[in-house]
Amino acid sequence: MPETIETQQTAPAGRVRIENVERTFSTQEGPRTVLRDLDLDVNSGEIIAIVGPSGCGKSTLLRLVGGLDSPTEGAITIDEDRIRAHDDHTAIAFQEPRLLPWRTIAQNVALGLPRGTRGRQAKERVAELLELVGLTHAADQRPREVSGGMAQRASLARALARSPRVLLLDEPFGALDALTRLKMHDLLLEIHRAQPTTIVLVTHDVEEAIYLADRVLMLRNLHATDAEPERPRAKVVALGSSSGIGALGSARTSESPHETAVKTRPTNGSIARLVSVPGTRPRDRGARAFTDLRTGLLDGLGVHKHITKENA
Ligand SMILES: Nc1ncnc2c1ncn2[C@@H]1O[C@H](COP(=O)(O)OP(=O)(O)OP(=O)(O)O)[C@@H](O)[C@H]1O
Repeated sequence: MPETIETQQTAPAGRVRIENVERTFSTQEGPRTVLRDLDLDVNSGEIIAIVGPSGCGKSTLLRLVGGLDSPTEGAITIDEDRIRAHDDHTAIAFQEPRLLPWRTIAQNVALGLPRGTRGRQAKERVAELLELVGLTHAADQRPREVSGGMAQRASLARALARSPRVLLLDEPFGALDALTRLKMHDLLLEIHRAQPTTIVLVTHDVEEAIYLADRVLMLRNLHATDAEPERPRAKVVALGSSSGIGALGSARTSESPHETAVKTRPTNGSIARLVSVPGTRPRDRGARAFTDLRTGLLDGLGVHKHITKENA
């Protein structure tokens, strides 16, 4: 893997506007609304992480932004253009790398190139991408001959091949071992520095969200009986008092530019919280500044911290 990636390329656009989006599926039991009243602007070059309980619609939202599905209500645009089916402005990578086993790593990456890219141009672009993800040495290997982390890096390179304005990542590191996952986080940040594409990242990992994202969007499960998990508010206020995480239902204004801004929607829509992560990347994973943010997000997911005398 290269130590640093030096080429700073022009930032593509990639402003995503999600307006009043609803997605209702027809099921045997009748219509089932998975996403509702979803309004969100993702800035050009921003990394936004989407977290939320299982089934709250994270992947559905990603599919909508990628043009793999359409909203029942509302609209999604990228740089003012309405998303089309299999939109060329976006590229998506999943938890499983989904590489073609009979093709080499280089050939798999080449599959992501924009249509019509051929010959020398294609070769050079693939070589550049392989270098970007540290896979030059594995160009001629087949997927079964490389590790899970390498396969995931190839999948990332394939997604980047068409220079998408928006890169959509659906739990991309979820199947990797802990150490490889940490390395992939740093690789993603290096790639983002070199090619500051807008990134929408679905993850179950709150640490990953805080380490990588500018903002964390927490969705709620519209169908859970405990859509807002049972939680003693006083505890959250106490734990969140020195960070931007406030009690549920209370929007608050940041007092310092580094303080976390929290917007809590008073609607019964899909957005439970939208949180800005303080500080610039790369972040210190162990920084105390994130303790309350982490606790608040986990609490919002129904994972409660035990209060001890030390942290009360
Ligand atoms: N095509 C479909 N038809 C009917 N229901 C669907 C369809 N696609 C998704 N759903 C339902 O929508 C809900 C949200 O699914 P989605 O995969 O977006 O959730 P998620 O938050 O990504 O979940 P997880 O964290 O478990 O991956 C689920 O209840 C799922 O069964």
